[in-house]
Amino acid sequence: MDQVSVGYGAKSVLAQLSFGLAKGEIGCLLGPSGCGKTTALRAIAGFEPIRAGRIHLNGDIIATATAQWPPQQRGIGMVFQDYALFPHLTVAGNVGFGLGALPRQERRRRVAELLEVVGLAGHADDYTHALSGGQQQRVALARALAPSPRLLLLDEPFSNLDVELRERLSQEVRDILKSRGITALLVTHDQHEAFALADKIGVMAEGRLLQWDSAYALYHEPADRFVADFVGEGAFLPATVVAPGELEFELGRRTCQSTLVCEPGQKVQVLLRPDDVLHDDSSQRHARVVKKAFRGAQFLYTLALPSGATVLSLVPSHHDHAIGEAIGIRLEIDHVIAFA
Ligand SMILES: Nc1ncnc2c1ncn2[C@@H]1O[C@H](COP(=O)(O)OP(=O)(O)OP(=O)(O)O)[C@@H](O)[C@H]1O
Repeated sequence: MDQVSVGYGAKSVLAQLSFGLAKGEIGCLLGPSGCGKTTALRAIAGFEPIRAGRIHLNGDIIATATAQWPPQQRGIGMVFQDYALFPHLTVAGNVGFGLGALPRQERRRRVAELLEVVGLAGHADDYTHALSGGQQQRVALARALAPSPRLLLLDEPFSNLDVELRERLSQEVRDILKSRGITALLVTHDQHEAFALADKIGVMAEGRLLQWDSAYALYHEPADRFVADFVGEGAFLPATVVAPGELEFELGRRTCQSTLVCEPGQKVQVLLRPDDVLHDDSSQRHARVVKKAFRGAQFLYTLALPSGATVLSLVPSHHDHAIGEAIGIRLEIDHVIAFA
């Protein structure tokens, strides 16, 4: 995607979106409802004209503001949130739907192979309404993969499934795509899904791509305050620049890792993730528990510092402290990220 803009009527929905996927890579557009994720997928698939920029696929320019390849020529497969299966066809009929050009034997072989890949080998003759949501989505995936697409697009593919199945299926789908070297782009507003599936994630807000990066970098090195807030949990503490690249805040003094230009005396906000703040009984620094959420192996504590500012801390759940109790804490971080 090279500086792609899309709009509806007078409204601009995507502004100069640029990102790329290498062959076999899985990307994800992540962002709140209405930010333009689906519109980006529709533009790539060829259902929405673009107003500026270019879309490249395997060396072809498939869309510009003046020339667009029709969807059926792009060689792009799609998987939708609502599965969109054909109810009057069996599982095998659905998967083989786009393979009409192949000889019958070859089509049969390919359908059987794909059903094996998605774990539905015994269901070829079932009608899709008799399948669970997770199984229906596997049929949709097999159908999209059948014509060997150059790119697979997945629009919130797991959002109709319960949380546990969603996590398992995202991992399974990643394994299937990786084993076949399929290049894919997913859209979701669920960061856990994005983390489980994607190599590269783009965080979007109001039609703009704020950062295109690995999950690790989005979490530890967010380029933008919105990205820092949207991805993972955390708290911001006021800080003062005390020397070039040196910040002082209520929990200590650290070097600043961000690209933010830090002039001495400048007031900034430091991002602290829950895993940056450790519970340590031997620490002289104390904070009061104001909220706690049980997460199984851990508690997520919200802790008030003496100033009243709060930070989050992930603590192994055998450290069960009461609300109001003061506990020792220590910062486990060498560099901090700061925002103006
Ligand atoms: N056909 C349309 N005509 C006019 N406006 C539209 C049309 N489709 C989408 N929009 C608007 O474009 C913006 C982006 O919509 P889009 O569906 O791409 O967002 P999204 O990030 O996929 O949201 P969600 O997560 O809720 O699906 C929204 O403000 C939406 O109202």
